Amino acid sequence: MSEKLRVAVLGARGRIGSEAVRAVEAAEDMELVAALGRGDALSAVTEAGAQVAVELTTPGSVMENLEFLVGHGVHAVVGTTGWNDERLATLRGWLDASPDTGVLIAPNFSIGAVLTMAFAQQAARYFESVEVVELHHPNKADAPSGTATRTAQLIAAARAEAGLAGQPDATATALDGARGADVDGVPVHAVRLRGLLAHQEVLFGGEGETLTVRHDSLHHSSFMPGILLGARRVGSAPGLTFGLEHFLDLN
Ligand SMILES: NC(=O)C1=CN([C@@H]2O[C@H](COP(=O)(O)OP(=O)(O)OC[C@H]3O[C@@H](n4cnc5c(N)ncnc54)[C@H](OP(=O)(O)O)[C@@H]3O)[C@@H](O)[C@H]2O)C=CC1
Ligand SMILES: O=C(O)C1=N[C@H](C(=O)O)C[C@H](O)C1
Repeated sequence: MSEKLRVAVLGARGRIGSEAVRAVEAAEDMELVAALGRGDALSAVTEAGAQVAVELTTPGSVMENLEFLVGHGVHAVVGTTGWNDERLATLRGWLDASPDTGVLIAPNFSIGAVLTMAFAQQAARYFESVEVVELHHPNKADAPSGTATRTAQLIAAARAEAGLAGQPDATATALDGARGADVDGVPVHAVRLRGLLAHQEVLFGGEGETLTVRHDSLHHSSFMPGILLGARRVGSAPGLTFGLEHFLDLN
């Protein structure tokens, strides 16, 4: 058997990080060589000879971690949220200086969520109205979710490409937040509810019909196949890959 892939997990004591630790340990082709929590020195990653790091921390920590990882030529699979154009440009700058290193940022690692985004992108051009509702556990720190933000961006791009105008909405007065957050013209609503994990509905409306695309992650295990796939593939994809769909054959 060929040598095992040496993998580190950052955020190893968190909700998804602890599940990722178990998934890497259980993968026959991988060896967990480092599991870091907040306050642990990043040098443990390189000292352990990690080839790939799985980054599942917080928006406040992810940039410092990636600067270190990319600077040391460690490939990274990133699930942490909080991405914007400025952060992506900074990351691309680090990758330009380390051209053999690969970083995968996946707004969502579950196959169902990736398909939801693809289906929504496909449907977007056919409907006058569209709104996104994401529903998560109440311990989630950010809103709207990274997945909902990405979904809305993809929908907005597809609408623009199809030449669709703004959405019909006669609202003249509204309480703050009542119409959700505006992501590139697509309203995004965030629900936080005990008992939930990670869920999303994309609602499309046209003359006399609606279409709803819904996905439910019922357990953190739903994200593990995507994380493991990312870890296996990222080393042969130098530079930045945004979205797990690029490592899947969806057509
Ligand atoms: N892409 C995807 O498919 C998914 C993405 N996520 C995203 O992953 C992130 C983590 O989510 P979740 O596990 O629920 O959050 P948690 O708060 O449960 O876990 C985050 C963990 O990271 C730790 N941490 C913070 N800073 C560092 C650091 N510098 N080095 C190492 N560890 C650190 C935290 O420690 P402490 O508690 O001490 O702060 C905590 O244990 C979020 O951004 C979430 O949106 C989640 C699920 C799926
Ligand atoms: O915090 C979470 O739990 C999740 N975060 C990601 C997001 O913000 O999209 C992915 C998934 O929704 C779970």
